[in-house]
Amino acid sequence: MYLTIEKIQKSFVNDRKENVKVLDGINLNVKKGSFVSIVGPSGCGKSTLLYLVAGLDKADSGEIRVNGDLVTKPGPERVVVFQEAGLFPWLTVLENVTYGLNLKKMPKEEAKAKALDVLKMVHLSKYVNSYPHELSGGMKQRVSIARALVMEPDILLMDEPFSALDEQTRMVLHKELLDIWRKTKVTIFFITHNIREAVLLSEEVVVFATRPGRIKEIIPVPTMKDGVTPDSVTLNTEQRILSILQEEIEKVLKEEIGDDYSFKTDHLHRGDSGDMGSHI
Ligand SMILES: Nc1ncnc2c1ncn2[C@@H]1O[C@H](COP(=O)(O)OP(=O)(O)OP(=O)(O)O)[C@@H](O)[C@H]1O
Repeated sequence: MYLTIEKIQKSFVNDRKENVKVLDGINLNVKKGSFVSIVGPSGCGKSTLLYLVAGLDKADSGEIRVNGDLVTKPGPERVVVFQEAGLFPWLTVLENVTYGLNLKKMPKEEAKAKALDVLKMVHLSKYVNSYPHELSGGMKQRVSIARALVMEPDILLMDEPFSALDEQTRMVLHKELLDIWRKTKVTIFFITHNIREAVLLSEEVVVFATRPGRIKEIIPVPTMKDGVTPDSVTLNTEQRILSILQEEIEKVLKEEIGDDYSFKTDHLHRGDSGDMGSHI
């Protein structure tokens, strides 16, 4: 296994100074080159797990290894793409993408050539000299993906990268991300609120339970030999994930709404876009 997550426990201290267990015994193996999505109710610890894999935070106990090496801090082989593109507004697209390579002291011409290559991959060749404020949300997120890819990571950690985008842009970026994944063979660890997005993009969907966060089930996404998955198969997989999540969503609603809680999640339907809104 390439990315191994073993017996991870993580707690935080909340506003009332109470210790709250967020992740409770997470075990997960991710194969090199695979595309794995994590879905689960809001607050179940998805981002916390991603930050631990990124080395941006430390677990209370347990181990995360990449290719056998213990993760103790951020590293260039694990790059994060966040929901907000987070570009430097005073730098051009090209300068934003070469920024990390300059920090690594890569010769300027080599850095520029690499950046132009990845900008081509994300279809931004025409915008290399533009500034972030001149770009749409989808284009900014493409720059952010290019900025990650230029570091040639082994693992791309994506924390709801498309959730702030409109549906059409999101669909285009889905296709582009799949093309990039196939071309670069990078391992993708993808967090989303959108069940359909998880099913359309990934090979496996890890469904989290909440309070504390733990893995409830891992659902393999069926792929057809010709690469074209019929809508009925996608819908069935979505439905299966939704039914696993129902109990968890209900738990969150009960806690949030308290005594006023009176409806059941069989009234919950995913939207046409597959998004379950703020509860997952
Ligand atoms: N630095 C922190 N200090 C205290 N509590 C934190 C911290 N980071 C996260 N938490 C808490 O841990 C829990 C899990 O948060 P996390 O962001 O990992 O959940 P999530 O599943 O990604 O949620 P969402 O889907 O809403 O983004 C939440 O209750 C959150 O408030």
